[in-house]
Amino acid sequence: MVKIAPSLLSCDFTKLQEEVKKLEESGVDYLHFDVMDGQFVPNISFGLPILEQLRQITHLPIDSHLMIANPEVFVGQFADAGSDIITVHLEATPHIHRVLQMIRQHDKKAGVTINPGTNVNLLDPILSEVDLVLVMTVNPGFGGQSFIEGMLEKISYLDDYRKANGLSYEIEVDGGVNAETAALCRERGADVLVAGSYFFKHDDYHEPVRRLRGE
Ligand SMILES: O=C(CO)[C@@H](O)[C@H](O)COP(=O)(O)O
Ligand SMILES: [Co+2]
Repeated sequence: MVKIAPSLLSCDFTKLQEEVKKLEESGVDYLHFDVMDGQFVPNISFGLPILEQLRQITHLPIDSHLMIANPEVFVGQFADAGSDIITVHLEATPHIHRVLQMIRQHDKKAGVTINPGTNVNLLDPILSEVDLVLVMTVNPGFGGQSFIEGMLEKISYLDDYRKANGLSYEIEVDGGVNAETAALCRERGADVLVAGSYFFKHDDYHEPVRRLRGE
């Protein structure tokens, strides 16, 4: 069954503790935590102090998506603050292999992601080093954008590649995911679906969980 990772970017931060409780009760699998630095992406979101507090109020795995330049400077702090999975952008560092090693040295799951304009083949040399590959289906920086269908072939490529090479990384999809686009992602082999604006427009979070899983 596909895993569901709501993007907290779209939740109501004035009621964070209530939101987290509702998410736990609805059966979501990960909490997706979008970190934006105003440099790698043209927006600023939240960072370490919020992550530390989030860690204190949930046992759900925290899936940190670092949209920050030079992530090697910060991955240690994001590990210590309570992330379970740390995903970095290939485009954000000249040292992607080293950053992934650093994440694993902190006993965290290492993820890599690419912008829509980046060729998926560029990931080949590091696919044996990752626990998760995140396919961006919007340009990172904002919630509420439309799903770019041309990215679906990256999911198929990554699914074929792991089967052909005996690898077991998870394939996660992020950006513009709703009930319809979720079905397209599941067909291509996606394992984890991130959803922000679609998810949080519902009052009862059981509903988007069911719909995104195609139940
Ligand atoms: O990383 C990002 C955006 O950069 C995402 O995680 C979004 O927050 C997803 O939001 P929706 O596209 O589902 O509204
Ligand atoms: Co994200």
